[in-house]
Amino acid sequence: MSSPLSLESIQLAYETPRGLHTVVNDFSLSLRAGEIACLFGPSGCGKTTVLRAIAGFEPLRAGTIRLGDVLLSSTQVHLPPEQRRVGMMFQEYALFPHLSAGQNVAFGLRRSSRAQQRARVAEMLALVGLADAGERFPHELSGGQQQRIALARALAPSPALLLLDEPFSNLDGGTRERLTAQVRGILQRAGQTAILVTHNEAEAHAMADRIGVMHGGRITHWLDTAK
Ligand SMILES: Nc1ncnc2c1ncn2[C@@H]1O[C@H](COP(=O)(O)OP(=O)(O)OP(=O)(O)O)[C@@H](O)[C@H]1O
Repeated sequence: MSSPLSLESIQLAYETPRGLHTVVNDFSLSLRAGEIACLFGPSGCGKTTVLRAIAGFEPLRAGTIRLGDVLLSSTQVHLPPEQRRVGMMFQEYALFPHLSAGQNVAFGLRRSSRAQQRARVAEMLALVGLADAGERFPHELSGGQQQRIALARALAPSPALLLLDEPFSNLDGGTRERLTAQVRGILQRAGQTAILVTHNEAEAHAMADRIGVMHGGRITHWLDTAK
């Protein structure tokens, strides 16, 4: 089940040899269950850092992050990434090359029985339109197909929230456009709450219900996309 998300006045900083570098300050956002939002802004404005904090890879200097009723992060609380029910489709989280597409999708389902895993993998492959690709290895799939498998892998454990960081940036224009529309449809059918980070304005409009425009470490305004 997807959950609402709320970030309240979070602050994030990196330690550098020159001292503390504050990247995100007084950043707030709240999403309804099933909503798809996009963070949009110039390079270096802190988009990826916000996603990393939600996923549990960056500690908060101030503020809180809540998913449904669960406090994920505050200055006192830091739930480890594997306990957050947050799925990720990041550029750097490519498929495992030595595992088949089906084994990749099953990766986050290790606590389920074999029969449950098989059923869920089949369901997820069908959801992304690749029902017959389970036995194939990543190098036997196109870039767009690989990203659909990566999406199936991220959705398989039923995350309460999905984070997508530039998920289509390695794809050519035509594939990218097609996949953007497909992924929006898949997320909507799954009722999945999601946050997308992209540099591509057309992609932001095609994928998201709302676009949060970032400047100076916070969201300065929201744009509703016409849908
Ligand atoms: N590990 C780190 N140590 C120190 N500074 C960092 C680190 N990671 C990121 N930064 C700095 O934090 C700022 C925000 O980076 P971040 O990657 O969140 O930006 P972004 O908006 O996602 O950028 P892009 O669109 O280019 O991916 C940048 O100034 C970056 O140089």
